Formats: sequence, structure tokens, C-alpha cells
Amino acid sequence: MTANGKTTGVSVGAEIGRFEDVRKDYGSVTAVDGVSFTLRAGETVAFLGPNGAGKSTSLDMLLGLREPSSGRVSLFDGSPRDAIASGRVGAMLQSGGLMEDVTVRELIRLSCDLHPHRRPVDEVLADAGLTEIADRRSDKLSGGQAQRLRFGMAIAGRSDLIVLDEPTVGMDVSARQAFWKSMRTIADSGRTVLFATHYLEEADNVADRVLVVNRGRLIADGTAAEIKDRAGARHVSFDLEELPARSLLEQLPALVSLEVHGRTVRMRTSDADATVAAVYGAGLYPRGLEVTSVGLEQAFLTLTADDENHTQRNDEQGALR
Ligand SMILES: Nc1ncnc2c1ncn2[C@@H]1O[C@H](COP(=O)(O)OP(=O)(O)OP(=O)(O)O)[C@@H](O)[C@H]1O
Repeated sequence: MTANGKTTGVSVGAEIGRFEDVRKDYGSVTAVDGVSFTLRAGETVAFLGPNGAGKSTSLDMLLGLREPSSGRVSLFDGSPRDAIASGRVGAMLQSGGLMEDVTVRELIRLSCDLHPHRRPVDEVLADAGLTEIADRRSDKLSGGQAQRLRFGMAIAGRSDLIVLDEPTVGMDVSARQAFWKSMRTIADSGRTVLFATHYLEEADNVADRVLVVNRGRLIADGTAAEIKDRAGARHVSFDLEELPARSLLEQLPALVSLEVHGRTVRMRTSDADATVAAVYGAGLYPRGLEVTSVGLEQAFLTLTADDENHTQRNDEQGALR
């Protein structure tokens, strides 16, 4: 077993966790609304969603801190509580104070000692980027350093699954980069990592798979590239000397959206090659043609806006019935 190695023989790709039609109500508020997905060993999964989408509630249920109102959450073929008790899950939550009057090293040592499959303290300090501040008191840390300490506590044992709720909140850009480098080392050792974040570029750069939640529902599940494709992966823009009828542009293949301002045409398309070929095929002569990628941020905004519009339309139809 490597220093960072796993404690169990879960093979990469095997299912390790499952949400089955999970719902969580807080009184009249439905925080999670029928979410289903599986987690597979070795994946790094980002959980994305706007404020109040239900990310923390979902992670709390995955960690057995909250019970679903209906549906089922399982981890390693058992309950989340059993998985935690056996040390198979390490977690870094958004909230929760750090013990005071102790040094970083002491707190990491305590976390290691409490874990059923402890790792060496110095190794955890190094992996979490804490070696240089190991003798500092936990209540004298900057926000970013405190986050690194929480991360260190989450990786104090050889857990198979690491769950991180907004791990980089309060970190500056270089601290974030260093954090994801440490995280990559952990993920490369075969462990599964599930993290919630608001930073879309982190999900884009780090995650093998992205789950997008909006208003308690899972609205997309795939690689960042697949999600960008679904939202319309490319922007195409050009100028035309003479504008054709709008209906001709609207019939272009793979078109997701279309805007015409003066003689400038801007489109979003899920297949730029097909769209651009059809522009030429229609006998148009585009000038200053530009094809640019849509970032995950734009894809995320598009998907959540589409979901809101869809929900609104259904509500209106429901009201008319
Ligand atoms: N303990 C609670 N009691 C009542 N409502 C709650 C409670 N916790 C969360 N909620 C509500 O449930 C919904 C989902 O909240 P949750 O914290 O899971 O979302 P989130 O996606 O993690 O949001 P953020 O990105 O802002 O952290 C929100 O409407 C929130 O107000």
C-alpha cells in the first residue's frame, strides 16, 4: 500500500454510494427534491449549484448528519453512519469551529489518533500544505489557513471517500491552486472525492464529473465537456453584408440560440462545424467569423436559467388547467 493508499480493495469504477429518489423537506421548504445518482470509486465529482440549491443538505445526508424525508442514501453498501464509523469517509464541512488553544500539529495528531485507519501526522501536514504553520495556534490562522487545517483533518485517515463542502472559501488564488494540487494527490491515490463549490473553473479544471443541482433537483450529470455541450458548447459570431430572413438562420443545424444586432449575428451551437458549414451552404458570406468556447460558467447559467423557465412554464400550465 502506498503512503496515501486505500484501506480497502474497492476497485476503480465500482459503485460506492447511491442516492435513490432522495427528498428532504424543512417544514414547507423542499431543499432536495427527488435526487438520484451513484458515486463510483476513483471519481472526483463536483457538486455545483446556486445558493440554496440543496448542496449542503445533500452532503449532510451523504454523511448521515441528516436523514432524508423520503428516498434512500447508501454508502459502501450500508448506511452513511456505518461508513463514517468505520472510517471509510473523511469530511470537511463548511461550518464548525476549530478547537482552540491547540497547535495545527496537535489538532492533526488528534484527528489521526481518532481515525480507525490513521495516517502519519507529518504526511498529513505535508499533504494539506500545513508543515510550515504546524506550530501555529489554530485560533491564529487566516481564513485560508483554517480551511487547509480542516482539509488536513478530513484526510487524517485512509478514507475511501473524501467529502468537501466549499473547501476553498476564503482562500486566495494561489492558496486555491495549492489546495487543488494537494487534492489531486489524494484523488490520484485512487480515492473518491466529492466536493461542493461555487467556483465553476474549479469544477472545470478538477472534476471528472459534474453534478448540477438547482432548486433541489439534479439538472445535469456528466463531464464538464458534456455539460458544456448540452448547454450549447460554442459561440459563433459573424457579420453579413445582407441579412437573410430570420427563419433561414433559425433553421441552421445544432442551433441553441440566436441573436441578430444590426448586421451582426451571434449564435450558440452544440456543433459549430455543422452550423458554420450550413451558413456557407446557404450561400451566405460571413465576415469576421469567430468561434469561441462556452465556459462551464456560461453553461451553468444557461442550464439553471433553462430549468427556471421550464419550471415556470409548467407552473403556468398547471395554473391554467
Ligand atoms: N436547517 C434548515 N432549516 C430550514 N431550511 C433550511 C435548513 N437548511 C437549509 N435550508 C433551506 O434549504 C434550502 C437548501 O439549502 P442548502 O444549504 O442545502 O443549499 P446550498 O446549495 O448548500 O446553498 P449555499 O450554496 O448557499 O450553501 C435553502 O432554501 C435553505 O434555506
